[in-house]
Amino acid sequence: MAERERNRAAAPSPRRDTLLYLDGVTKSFDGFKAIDNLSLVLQRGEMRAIIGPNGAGKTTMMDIITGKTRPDAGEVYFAGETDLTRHDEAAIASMGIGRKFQKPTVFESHTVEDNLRLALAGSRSVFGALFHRRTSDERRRRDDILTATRLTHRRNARAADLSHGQKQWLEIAMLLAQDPQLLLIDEPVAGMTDAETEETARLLGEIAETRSVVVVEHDMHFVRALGVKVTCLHEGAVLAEGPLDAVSADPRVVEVYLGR
Ligand SMILES: Nc1ncnc2c1ncn2[C@@H]1O[C@H](COP(=O)(O)OP(=O)(O)OP(=O)(O)O)[C@@H](O)[C@H]1O
Repeated sequence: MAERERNRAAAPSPRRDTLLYLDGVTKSFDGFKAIDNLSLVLQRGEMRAIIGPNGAGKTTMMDIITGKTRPDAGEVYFAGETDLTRHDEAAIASMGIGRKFQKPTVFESHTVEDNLRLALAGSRSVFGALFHRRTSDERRRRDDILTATRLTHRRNARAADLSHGQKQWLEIAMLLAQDPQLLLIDEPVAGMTDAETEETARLLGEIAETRSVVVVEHDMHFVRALGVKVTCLHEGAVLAEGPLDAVSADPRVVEVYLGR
């Protein structure tokens, strides 16, 4: 082992076993601190819900993790060792960080299955590279993803004919095609029916059995159904963090967010 490697292995590092590690992250736009000394740690296999008022910095935080925005200061590490501030968006996506924006961006005139086929073909995952030509494996992978996202019975439907909720699930399916280790999901249940919202909580819970998930959401019924640790952001920093009951009982959270 090279000396440098040995030193690194010996050095106790709080971030070594984490999947995502943000510490002291700051980002200003024209002198305004959108992110202000933000620290957030996600363990491998964890799902985390992020809440907070408009302008709290949730989107900017996701932009920093995915390489869309460079922080002015602070550490952003993936899987313990990879400094995300040194990589661009494409590199970060191919490392296994997938992002779903709020608005669905599926190909409306294509079927559900063709959308997924395109996503799998465009995927740079190891799986895709290894099994690209093996049709039976590809087919099985599509079947698995369609099952996971409750779309098996809609596989031949045009995306345009899906319900709003099903379009969101198709987006999640296309994200899964990239085989990400970490999924960042922005307001998945906005505009969904109550039944779709409940199903989305179950669906994400299942995904989080094998991957880590960060989900930004304002719908507190949904956040409760997720049953995971919650981080409330405010003015670019963590205001409160913990189980939903504790966070939602925090007077500061009530004042800036829930009480409104
Ligand atoms: N490119 C930019 N230029 C200037 N200001 C920006 C930029 N991006 C974000 N901001 C500002 O930074 C702050 C944080 O915005 P951000 O979108 O991250 O908040 P948010 O928590 O995602 O809000 P919402 O819940 O409304 O989506 C806001 O005051 C916003 O106006």
